[in-house]
Amino acid sequence: MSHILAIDQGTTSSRAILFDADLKITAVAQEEFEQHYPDSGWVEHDCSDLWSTTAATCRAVMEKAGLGPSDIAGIGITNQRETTLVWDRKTGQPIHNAIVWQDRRTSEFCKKLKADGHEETVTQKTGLLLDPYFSATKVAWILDQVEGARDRAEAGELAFGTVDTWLIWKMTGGREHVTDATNAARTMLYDISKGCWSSTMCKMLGIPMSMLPEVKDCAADFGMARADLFGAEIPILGVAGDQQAATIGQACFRPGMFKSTYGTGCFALLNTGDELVRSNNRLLTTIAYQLDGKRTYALEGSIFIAGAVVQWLRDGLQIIRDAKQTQPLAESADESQELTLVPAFTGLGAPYWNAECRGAVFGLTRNSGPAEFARAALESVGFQTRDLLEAMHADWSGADDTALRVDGGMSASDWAMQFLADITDAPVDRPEVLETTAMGAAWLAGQRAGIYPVMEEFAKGWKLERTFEPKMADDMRNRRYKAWKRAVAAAQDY
Ligand SMILES: Nc1ncnc2c1ncn2[C@@H]1O[C@H](COP(=O)(O)OP(=O)(O)O)[C@@H](O)[C@H]1O
Ligand SMILES: O=P(O)(O)OC[C@H](O)CO
Repeated sequence: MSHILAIDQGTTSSRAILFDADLKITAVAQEEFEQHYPDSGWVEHDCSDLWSTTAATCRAVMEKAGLGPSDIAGIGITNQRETTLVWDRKTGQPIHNAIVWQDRRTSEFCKKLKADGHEETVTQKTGLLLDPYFSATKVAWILDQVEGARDRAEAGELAFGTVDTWLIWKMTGGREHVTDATNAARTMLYDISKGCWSSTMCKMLGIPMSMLPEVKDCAADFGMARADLFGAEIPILGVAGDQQAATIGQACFRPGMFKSTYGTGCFALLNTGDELVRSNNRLLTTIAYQLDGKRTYALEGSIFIAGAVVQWLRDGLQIIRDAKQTQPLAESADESQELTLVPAFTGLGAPYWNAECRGAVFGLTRNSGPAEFARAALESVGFQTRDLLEAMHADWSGADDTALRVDGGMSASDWAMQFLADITDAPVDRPEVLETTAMGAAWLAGQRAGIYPVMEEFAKGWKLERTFEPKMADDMRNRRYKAWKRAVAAAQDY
């Protein structure tokens, strides 16, 4: 019983990571799965892909490490958030593909709800904004569009779940229909101040409450994974949405600490402790974690395009073959050209929330080439993060002066992290372990199992790899950031 199996079910791949008794990674397995784009702005996953890649990577990682079920003290799950699944309780069959968090099909419905004056209730109850990003309007869409679904839901025959709930349902052979407070907080159906499902929200969206899973702490008994999966039963002991798990993995436990994760998108979370801070700057209020029945809140800024802008350089413009090539390109860019790239490929997230805005580049000359584009792409991530941090500071005076902790694939870019420190005029800390999301899920399960230390001790184990100190001159920083703000305004105006 010396290991924890962490599952990180993400937007593009499923991963299984084994942590030993010292919270060190011993093996990793990963499998990508297909993305489905049935219509413009629509993104779906096949529910069975989410499960089969998870089960396969779990088995693969145990085989790789030569471990059996008796070596595993517990399972921790972290997952892409908001993605919505609905299935039949009796057969376990999904009635539609999973509708992914990026999917914009309910834009018109959200606009109508706004026009009918519902946004304030949504924000008051759930801490979120009325946006297609969250699960609730996706559930309503499934109930409206799949023949007979609404009647079946009202008869108690259908179950709704985010990805964690679906994986636990499959792992326990349909015995458990559960989630944790952080995932519940992203559905737009959960009352985050009372800590229960909101009947007002369910009524507003016509969603029967019988569809909803039971909500637990992040470290709790979520059920037993079936014996036929691993050879013996293994308890599921930890669950958190991936950005919340990264907040835990980065040990941002003190109010005022924040982290920013640079994957496909970027998600910055600021721990506000037991204070539920309402944003005046269109940030989200969410649950960072819930332990022993006690909720810790966070302010969150979500940017939809971060590492994805580097993917665009590779797959769209085809000016690089590998993400790493952005570093030498950015270094070689002509300093006298100041291109500003607004990567609003799918609209703008926080703090603008403009679904209609599209990308733009300003400052092009005849000499602008791959190097200048690569630099502008990396810079765009720094500019967007500064927008979020400014909004956080404006919303809450408790944001302290500790460095921003970064993680995720793109945090490997020294150039991007240095620019981030420069443009925010604040230090940026990169930890030794960049697998913070899986680490957070592993710690939740491991401390529940009694093999990992309590929060304070775990936080002491966080190790710095490198601090990026700001070096840019003030006048340059101010000029560049002003240019960014003008570029965003112009892109929105276009
Ligand atoms: N050295 C690098 N420089 C710049 N971007 C990078 C680098 N390495 C990875 N990335 C970007 O990071 C992203 C992958 O990060 P990851 O955390 O795996 O994302 P996700 O979990 O969203 O799939 C990709 O979009 C990739 O373009
Ligand atoms: O799967 P990721 O890492 O892209 O994260 C997705 C987020 O949880 C969406 O809110």
